Amino acid sequence: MPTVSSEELAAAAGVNSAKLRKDFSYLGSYGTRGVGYDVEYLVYQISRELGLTQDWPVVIVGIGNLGAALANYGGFASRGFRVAALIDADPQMAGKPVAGMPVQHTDELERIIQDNGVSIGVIATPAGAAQQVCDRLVAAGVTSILNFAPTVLTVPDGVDVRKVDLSIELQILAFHEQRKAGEEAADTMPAVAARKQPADKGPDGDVPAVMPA
Ligand SMILES: NC(=O)c1ccc[n+]([C@@H]2O[C@H](COP(=O)([O-])OP(=O)(O)OC[C@H]3O[C@@H](n4cnc5c(N)ncnc54)[C@H](O)[C@@H]3O)[C@@H](O)[C@H]2O)c1
Repeated sequence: MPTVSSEELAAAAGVNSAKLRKDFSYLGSYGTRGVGYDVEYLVYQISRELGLTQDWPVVIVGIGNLGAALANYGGFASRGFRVAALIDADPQMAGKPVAGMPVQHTDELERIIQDNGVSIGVIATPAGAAQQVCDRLVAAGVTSILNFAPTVLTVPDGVDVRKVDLSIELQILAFHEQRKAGEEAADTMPAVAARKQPADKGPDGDVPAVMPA
């Protein structure tokens, strides 16, 4: 039986081992002194708490470049997310196989959601169609939306929306790049370097507390 100690896990996660043991105790997981945690059982307990021990049928709406790439991504199944249907408004796409599944027309959306008991919908349509798709998904019973379209969705209470925007991630990296370049320039200019105060850093020592406008 492979085991792992709280010290090993704490070192790997970069946290304090006493805190880690306390957190695990909330899962009902208590290691054995001198032995540690049974790895397989711990993985099960964490998965159960994260809702990953059950199968989640997911629909993807908008099977263009992004929707097809998501449909082809093998990583969902291993985390318990089963792509139940691929849906697109383009009649030319209906019946065409993508990732081994026939694309279904949006006319079928409500039936597909109900037949498969789908509670999670992924939106990969153009921005202009996203709210209408979202409304239909919600009316059909979907209560969680993963939105890739660059638009803010309005949903009723009880519906969760997560937005994925890779350009924001790139903007964050660009911001850090710009700061790094600024710091390098300052290091090569003694007068600027002398003016550089530790207060340049935000409270977390990483980014300034207030982003430059
Ligand atoms: N969040 C990110 O980081 C990120 C990255 C890339 C693309 N995107 C966004 O993802 C979306 C899709 O991008 P893409 O490159 O795959 O576009 P695409 O044009 O290749 O595909 C869009 C698909 O949506 C379908 N569609 C249009 N209206 C629809 C409707 N009402 N119902 C169902 N299907 C509909 C179209 O027929 C098409 O197949 C765009 O909004 C794009 O801006 C986001």
